[in-house]
Amino acid sequence: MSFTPIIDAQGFAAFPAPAKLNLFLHITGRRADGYHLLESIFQLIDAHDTIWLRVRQDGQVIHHNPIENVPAESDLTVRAARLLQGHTQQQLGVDIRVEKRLPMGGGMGGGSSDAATVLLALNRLWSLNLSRQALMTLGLQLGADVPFFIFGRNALVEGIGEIMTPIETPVAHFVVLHPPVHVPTPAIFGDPELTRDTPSLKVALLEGRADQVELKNDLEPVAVRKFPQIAECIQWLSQYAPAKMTGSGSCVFAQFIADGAEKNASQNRANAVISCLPKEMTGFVSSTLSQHQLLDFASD
Ligand SMILES: C[C@@](CO)(OP(=O)(O)O)[C@H](O)COP(=O)(O)OP(=O)(O)OC[C@H]1O[C@@H](n2ccc(N)nc2=O)[C@H](O)[C@@H]1O
Ligand SMILES: Nc1ncnc2c1ncn2[C@@H]1O[C@H](COP(=O)(O)OP(=O)(O)O)[C@@H](O)[C@H]1O
Repeated sequence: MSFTPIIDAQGFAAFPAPAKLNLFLHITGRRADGYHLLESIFQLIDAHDTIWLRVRQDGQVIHHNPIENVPAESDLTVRAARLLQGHTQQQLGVDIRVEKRLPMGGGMGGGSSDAATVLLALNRLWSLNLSRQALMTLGLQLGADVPFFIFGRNALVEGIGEIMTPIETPVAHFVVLHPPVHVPTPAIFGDPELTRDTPSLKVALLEGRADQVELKNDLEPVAVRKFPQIAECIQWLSQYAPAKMTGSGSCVFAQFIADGAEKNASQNRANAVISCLPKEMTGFVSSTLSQHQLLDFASD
């Protein structure tokens, strides 16, 4: 069923921008331009920002509540709206409000997802009818993770984030911890000690042999060395379940897979873990999404 937004008293419509977790992230090589080739499972989760949009007749794109330290002009929501406007010579504009909940610079793709949601929602609100592929190509100009959110399904991701194969992932709950550090992505990718030659596991994964291979985050050893707070969170969470970093950090997570026989078991286990969280740590529980809520806002 198609997503129907809530509309507030000022006429803004609310659209979700879900986060992702990298269930693993391997660096398999490096391109001539220095960008790294990845292999990763991107998992959509129900933790989300909310993007409030209201169509304007005068063509302006106005951000009503810029995030601290992110000027409106560089906010990915504004950049996404302007990019789409320019690409389609659209005369309409949009008012934007961002209800930010996702940790920024957390490796959960919040900014990229905000941008993807603007592209998908405006595709509908401006009656553009652009294809998913066209929106993904535009989105890649804004960031490597944007195409994934427009793709809208859990996926095995390759290239620098633009090659996607949909993949079935188990229903699960996650405990996500947010260490109080901002990890600079370029410094992690540029570190001389980063492993850049992990062999491809694509065949094993697509044949359903994930349990026979080691799934890690190659960026984690570098990030942990630079930021001991990440190591502390991994160590604490590892008491309960295997814990891993997502993306280039800083957030870390543990996965609790739902057991068909025991309803609510994965949620109960995740809730039990988060209830033990020391007061100096920040974290939350989130669950898998099977697909993006706005999946049908672009045609295949
Ligand atoms: C590694 C991922 C996985 O999701 O991390 P998170 O951003 O989610 O943490 C992303 O692909 C990150 O994408 P994104 O955060 O958009 O990175 P960008 O701003 O495009 O790149 C920042 C810098 O990191 C390096 N970089 C980034 C991506 C990549 N595949 N290879 C790279 O070498 C480049 O030096 C680039 O200039
Ligand atoms: N709408 C937005 N939400 C979050 N970050 C944004 C946004 N627009 C621009 N940015 C910039 O993008 C950076 C990375 O954001 P984010 O997507 O939250 O992290 P990550 O890529 O680690 O998941 C932020 O530090 C911020 O400077």
